[in-house]
Amino acid sequence: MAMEQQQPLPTFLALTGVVTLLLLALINHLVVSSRRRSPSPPPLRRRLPPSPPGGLPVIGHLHLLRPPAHRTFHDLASRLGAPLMLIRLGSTRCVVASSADVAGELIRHHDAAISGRPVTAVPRLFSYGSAGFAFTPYGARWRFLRRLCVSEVLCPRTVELLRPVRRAAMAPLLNAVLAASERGETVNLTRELIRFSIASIVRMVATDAPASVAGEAAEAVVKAVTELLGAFNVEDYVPLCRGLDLQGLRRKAAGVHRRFDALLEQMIRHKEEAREGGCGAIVEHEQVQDDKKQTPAATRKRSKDLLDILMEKAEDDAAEVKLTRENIKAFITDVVTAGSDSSAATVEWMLAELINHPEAMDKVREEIDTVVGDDRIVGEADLPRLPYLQATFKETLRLHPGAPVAHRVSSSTSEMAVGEFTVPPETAVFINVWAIGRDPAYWEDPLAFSPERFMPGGAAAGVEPRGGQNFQFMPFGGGRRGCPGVGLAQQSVPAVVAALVQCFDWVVVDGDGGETGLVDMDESEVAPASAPSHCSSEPVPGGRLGRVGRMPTGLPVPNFSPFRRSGCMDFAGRAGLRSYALIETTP
Ligand code: HEM
Repeated sequence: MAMEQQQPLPTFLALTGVVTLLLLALINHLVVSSRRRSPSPPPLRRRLPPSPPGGLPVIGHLHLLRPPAHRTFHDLASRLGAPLMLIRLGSTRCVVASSADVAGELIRHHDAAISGRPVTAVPRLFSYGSAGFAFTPYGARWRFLRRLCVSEVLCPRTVELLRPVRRAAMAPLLNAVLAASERGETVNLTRELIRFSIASIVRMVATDAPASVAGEAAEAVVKAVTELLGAFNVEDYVPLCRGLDLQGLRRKAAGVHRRFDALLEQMIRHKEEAREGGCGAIVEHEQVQDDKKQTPAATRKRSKDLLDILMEKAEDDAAEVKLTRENIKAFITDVVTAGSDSSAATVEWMLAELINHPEAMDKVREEIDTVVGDDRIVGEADLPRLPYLQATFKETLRLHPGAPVAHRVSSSTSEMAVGEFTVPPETAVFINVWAIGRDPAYWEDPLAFSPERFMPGGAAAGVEPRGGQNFQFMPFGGGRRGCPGVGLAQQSVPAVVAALVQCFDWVVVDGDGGETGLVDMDESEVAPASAPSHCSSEPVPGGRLGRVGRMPTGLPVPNFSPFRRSGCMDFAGRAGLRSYALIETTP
């Protein structure tokens, strides 16, 4: 009986074991198949960057934007406390990076993915359908043109060889200021600097072009092109408006493009004729350098200009990409438009900061006087011996980057992880270079103008200007699409400021001619009402520094003049320079 009663136990145990095994197998199957159905969640759950409140259907956050865009972006991001912010401009999803950390992460980890540029109606027209490289999608053709730009067209050797061309272009600028001072009139420095900047770069493109091509006509049309490229076109963002040309920008662009194209054609044809006729002996790079040592006069021979380099490339059958006429024209358009206004603006800001900081102005003058003296006008060759001037240049770029917002487009088809956030595919990326330079996490007393921080031993002395490993200072952007004109700008901008400081004393006057002493550094009439304290500039009474950065290319467009200069005050002790300026600048 007992035996009979004990017999079911093993059967029961066996059954229990089988059931348990079956259950375990079932659970395992369910877990595995559920894993197969939904991929495992990322180790850290990322979310979309925060968005400012107030987004509306159709227009998104467009109604919140006021020029200048970098200030509005900064204001919105500060209110959200978000170094990465998601906004919608019409139907375009955008992220705005406002801190060095986030910009650094974007460029370090996602550079290829965010190396696109928006190619909208007006830029497409001026770039001959993306035949250049500034408004060309990231890809093989862009890479070829970019390499050509960095390794030949704007390489340090070409920049150095064309130094005399830039020096000659400075003469009309100094003459204009001198003439105004002798008449006792003020000078509109904004206008003169843009004129100079365009003339200088157009001359670098075609050193031998006749005045009818490279003179005032070129200045006017380049200015018009730059303005159109910098204009905010609502139809690029709001599909409902597409094709309507509500602002008349496309119509205007078509006219300006015709004029600009005619000018480029003239420039190229003139060059073709010169090359066919064997005129305009070109001094090869190496030859110039050798000649420099032996016969200075030889350097007067025409050296290869940017158009020579491009045309040679177009004739090169072995080139990886055969350059077309459109490529050449678009290339010139890129270089001329991207390089002129940004440089002119930087000269203007730098001089304005020096005027407002007489102790810095004195130091720059003293340095120039010590290194150059009174017998000639300071030039680019003197720069290595002018460290305080160079520190002033960097400090100016930190506070007033000539292109305050770098505009990229993400071509990534998958999400990008940036810090704790995820950026959806195909999103426009704005890097707020202006806000990064004023980030209190990186800069002590960020609003103070203090070139000392960039002097050897100063707090920011080791900051890499191109963004290399360090993104706390990136006035030239960074990564694959960083500015290819950085070397040229580092030469030309400080040299022009140095000459303006060496040759003239500057006085700021208001509209009625009264001296105010200081330049108003408020950059627009639309100062954000709630700018966070570390970014609000204290407006000072006086001549306004007017510069409205228009949405969305990041290329600032000049608005109105900062300087109303009274006659060159107090030339005592500087008369030598003054007459030197006259001698040198006489054509
Ligand atoms: C102080 C003067 C200048 C400043 C502050 C400046 C700044 C910038 C910035 C922030 C960008 C966007 C970079 C990015 O997206 O990461 C850029 C692009 C560019 N810059 Fe400059 N730039 C200056 C002068 C020049 C000059 C002198 C030239 C040529 C002569 C030039 C040619 C260009 C071009 C062609 C691009 C577009 C590059 C591309 O898309 O691949 N820039 N610049």
